[in-house]
Amino acid sequence: MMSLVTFTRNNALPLLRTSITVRIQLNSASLSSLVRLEEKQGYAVVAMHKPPVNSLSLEMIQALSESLSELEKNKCKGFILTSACPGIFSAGLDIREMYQPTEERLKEFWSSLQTLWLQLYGSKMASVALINGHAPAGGCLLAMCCDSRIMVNGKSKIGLNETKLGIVAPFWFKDTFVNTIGVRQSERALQLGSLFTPDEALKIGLVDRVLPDPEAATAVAESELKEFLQIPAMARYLSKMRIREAALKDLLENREKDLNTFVNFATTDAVQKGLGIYLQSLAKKN
Ligand SMILES: CCCCC/C=C\C/C=C\CC/C=C/CC(=O)SCCNC(=O)CCNC(=O)[C@H](O)C(C)(C)COP(=O)(O)OP(=O)(O)OC[C@H]1O[C@@H](n2cnc3c(N)ncnc32)[C@H](O)[C@@H]1OP(=O)(O)O
Repeated sequence: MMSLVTFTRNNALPLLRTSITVRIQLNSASLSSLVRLEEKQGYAVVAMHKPPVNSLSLEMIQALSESLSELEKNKCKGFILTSACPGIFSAGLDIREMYQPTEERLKEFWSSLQTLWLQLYGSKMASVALINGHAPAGGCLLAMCCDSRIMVNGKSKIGLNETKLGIVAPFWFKDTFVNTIGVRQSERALQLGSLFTPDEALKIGLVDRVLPDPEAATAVAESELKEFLQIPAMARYLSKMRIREAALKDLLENREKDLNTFVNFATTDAVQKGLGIYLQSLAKKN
């Protein structure tokens, strides 16, 4: 059922030519709580809120996409992407979406993820990922799409760990990784499915700053975003595109092929068996 979700904002944001209320058309009533949009002085905060781990289900992916569209529509210049779930940035794609799926939903799921990546990686808005918890796989991908990454120190890890689940990072995950940390580090980390501590991530350039606590990280994320926002927007965006446009073009031109590859690969017996075992191992932990 379609529902109209209303985010109420205070009216103090000069860079957003916006009315007081932002209306977002979402697919289901449950989407309303998945992403929290907060208006700040000159930018927005986009906080994922899907307890316990911000897994990227179809609804979560669509809610993120809708939130970005809404910000773009309101001429927002920049945002901080973060999590409202303590200790977790995002656990990546919701594995249950890929395990024993219907073909129809699996296709919609993947196609929505493609859309979100194209939107986020190609965004005209400046963005900073405030990584306040674990960020494996799809969580790492979201962070890498931002222009800067600030991570809170602690036990959280970040990286593309797909091979540990018996799956393979799609070419556009790989391209994003290579554009962020370079070819050699990507080749090694992709094969090993490496998850990095904040300090290790800093060392290989997967994150830009590591801060001791969420408060310090928030302050740095804000000042980092403001630094990006001080650069003339068109020059900044076109410079970003110099690095990202080949990867974006590749997916744009091969969306259907990528969708079919994913569906065929994800539904093989071997992958389904591996995902089942992985889900069990997560459940056993508890
Ligand atoms: C032939 C060429 C092929 C070309 C390739 C083509 C296509 C590619 C095909 C496939 C690629 C698909 C890409 C996938 C990218 C991904 O994002 S996969 C997801 C990877 N994510 C993970 O591995 C993270 C798993 N989770 C954790 O490690 C931990 O949960 C955590 C994040 C570290 C948090 O730990 P914590 O102790 O706080 O929480 P719990 O572990 O107790 O979890 C709580 C609760 O949440 C459930 N859960 C956790 N993660 C997920 C998830 N990603 N999806 C769904 N559910 C998740 C967990 O099971 C618990 O549930 P409960 O027991 O019911 O409470």
